Amino acid sequence: MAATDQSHKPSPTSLFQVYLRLRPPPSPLVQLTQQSLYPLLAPSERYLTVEAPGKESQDGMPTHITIHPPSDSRKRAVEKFAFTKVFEEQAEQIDIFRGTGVVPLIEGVLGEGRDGLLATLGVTGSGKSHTILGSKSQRGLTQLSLDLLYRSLDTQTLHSANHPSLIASLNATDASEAQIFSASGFLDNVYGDCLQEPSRSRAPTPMMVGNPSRSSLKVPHSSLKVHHSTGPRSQWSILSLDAGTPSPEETDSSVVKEDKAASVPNAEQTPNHMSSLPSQLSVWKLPIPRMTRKQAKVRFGDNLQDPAFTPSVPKRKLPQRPSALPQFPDISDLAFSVEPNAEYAILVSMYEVYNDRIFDLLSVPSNQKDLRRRHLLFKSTEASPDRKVVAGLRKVVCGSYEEALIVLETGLMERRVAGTGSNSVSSRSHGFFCVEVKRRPRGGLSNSWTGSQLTVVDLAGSERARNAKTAGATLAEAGKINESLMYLGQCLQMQSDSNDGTKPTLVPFRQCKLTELLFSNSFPSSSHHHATHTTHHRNAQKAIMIVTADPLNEFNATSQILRYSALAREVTVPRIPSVSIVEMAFSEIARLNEEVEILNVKLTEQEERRREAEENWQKAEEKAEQIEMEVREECWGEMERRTAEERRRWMGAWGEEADRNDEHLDRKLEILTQGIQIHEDAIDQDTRTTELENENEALRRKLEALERDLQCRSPTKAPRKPQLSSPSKDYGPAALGTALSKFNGMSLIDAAAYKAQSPGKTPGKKMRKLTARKWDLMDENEMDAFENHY
Ligand SMILES: Nc1ncnc2c1ncn2[C@@H]1O[C@H](COP(=O)(O)OP(=O)(O)OP(=O)(O)O)[C@@H](O)[C@H]1O
Repeated sequence: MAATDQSHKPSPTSLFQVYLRLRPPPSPLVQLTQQSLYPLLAPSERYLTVEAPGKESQDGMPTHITIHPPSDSRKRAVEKFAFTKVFEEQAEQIDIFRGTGVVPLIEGVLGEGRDGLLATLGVTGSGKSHTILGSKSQRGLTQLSLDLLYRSLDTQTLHSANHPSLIASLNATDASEAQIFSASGFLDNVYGDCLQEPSRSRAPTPMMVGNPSRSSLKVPHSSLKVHHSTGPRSQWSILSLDAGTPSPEETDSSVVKEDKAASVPNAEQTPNHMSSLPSQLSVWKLPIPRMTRKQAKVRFGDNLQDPAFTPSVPKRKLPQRPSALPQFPDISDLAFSVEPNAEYAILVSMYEVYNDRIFDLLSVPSNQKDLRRRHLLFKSTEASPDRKVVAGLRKVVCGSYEEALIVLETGLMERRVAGTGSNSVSSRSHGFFCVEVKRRPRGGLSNSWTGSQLTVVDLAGSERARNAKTAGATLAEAGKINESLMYLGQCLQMQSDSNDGTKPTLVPFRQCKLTELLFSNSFPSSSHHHATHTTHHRNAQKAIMIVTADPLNEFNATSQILRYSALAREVTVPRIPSVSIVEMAFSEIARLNEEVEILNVKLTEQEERRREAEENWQKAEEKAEQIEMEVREECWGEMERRTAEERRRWMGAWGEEADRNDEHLDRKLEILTQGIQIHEDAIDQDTRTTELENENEALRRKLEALERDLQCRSPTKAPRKPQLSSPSKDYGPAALGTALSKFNGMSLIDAAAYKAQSPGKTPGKKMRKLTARKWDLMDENEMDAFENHY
């Protein structure tokens, strides 16, 4: 025999106390009706036996179990596992509550200021939710813990209705950037529509307590019971109609039908303990007086940004009323005494870890269709630099057990559950339910809060894809669940390894969100408060793990969970010295095979999606091409139309321009013609002048010849004075002067006309030129004669 570890008592370094709870087989009726979930196994197939209590056992409770691999299994090793205690199939909820360390855990939260963590771990369908949340007839550890807390605090619990500044005061000291609501504010916010305005609601509220005239349900007074009232300013109380289904005379039947319908949670989301119709009608107390803006600010905190803000009231189905929820087991004999000079506030918050992300379960989507939720961060905040918290959660101040229960039910309706081949209502996320107990001196400073927290965790179950018959998103969820549980297993394994004291505890808890949330507060820390300059020492949390197992469930999955969660393990049938390694290798191979299976399914899905995307892409491309062609054609047509228009416009303009040019040219030609005329006239004058000069010259020569001739004929005759011009003939200076003056007069007239036609030209120059030419034509004598003559 090779024993890996004989000790099973938690060492002082143990992070968890680990309890094992075996679930009973389903009743014959359930087995018959749900054979897919509970295949009937022969008694010989039971592979798990509980060892008789040994010397070391507490309360005479067993602490060891042995598992024998089924005959068809490849594994032959018989393994023995040790736990803090083992609860067998017949154990009731109350046994678990009293027998595990839950009660001391609550005592630590109330008295020592030590955080407590209670979690369940097991294969899907092994009874985790049953243990933590209870069933139709039995309360779970969560409800029992809440009951014990409120019983112990009793009248020292503060109600936000009686202390208007409570929310603001809690807000001021909250380190997690939370949105803190009063219970009534939160419930108005979530169910307001169902509660306030029956006429607008699909399911009319059966009775309006504050306004009987609007009620459509007649209820005899005797049948009403007030279950809870939060004082004179209360806006909430819960009434129940204990008369069962009202008689037709008393009830508007349509209203009853509607109310029942409204009470039935969504089948997919219904936790098993809420799956049946309520046998009684619930009536939620109304009316809710209109709030002043100040009151609303206190109640809704930072959500109140719009001045016209009225709480958004998406239509929500009412959860079961607290009085319709199970009241058993009874723990009225249990209560802790608390500090008498302190007053307490209890804040409830809920979140789930889904696909390794944290989602607030109390943050109801404002739009029912908008199911996308914002995930939250687990981080250190300004007010909590050395300790991580889930930042931005909604927290509800619950003044009573009933209020806390309604909030719990509301959060559970948000949690992801789905029907799988292994469990008809299987949790698809790890659910966290947190109860913060805040304490301050009675009548002391309003912001001097201290406190600790109880966290109850309902882990999602590990499952084999083959057994669970899941596909698509549910299969992917299973992959994430198994992965996070594998990391949790590694952390727990480290704990069991370190129990023998040979190895230091080094827990690799930062591998995923789940282990971070479970383990990061397992170690003591000191936080320094900047505002007060004080250092607050925080104790390490106390943690309890309840492992649930179904001895008739699949061997591999169950043995794997037991293997890593047990405080100690013995292998009793070694085949080879390294058998445990081989075993682990086999189980690892099995796990990897499973992952491969999951990945194959995912791959097929992705391929299918890619194919669809490609087809869509192809279609989109074709469509785009067609649109492009249409646009091109349209543009082309438009361009042609515009070009033609432009051409027309241009041709018109061109024609006009050509006309203008023609006209201009015509005018120029006209001017030119006139200029030529003048020029021609000028030429005629010149010619005439030349002719006259020639003629004058000829005459002069003729005269000279005649004079010579005369002198030769009578030499006694005194020579006659040369005559410049013959009086008979008008070739003398007088005639020339007349001709010139004529010519000048003509030139002046023409110059004036020319000036009128071409204003830029000066006729003076021409005249001077012409004058100069006249002078040029005369010799000195003629010039003298000309001057004497004038
Ligand atoms: N101890 C028990 N006594 C009676 N019924 C039980 C017990 N444990 C579990 N059951 C029943 O077995 C069924 C499955 O249990 P439960 O939903 O608690 O499993 P689970 O481990 O939470 O599964 P999952 O991980 O899929 O959420 C439920 O109908 C529950 O009532």
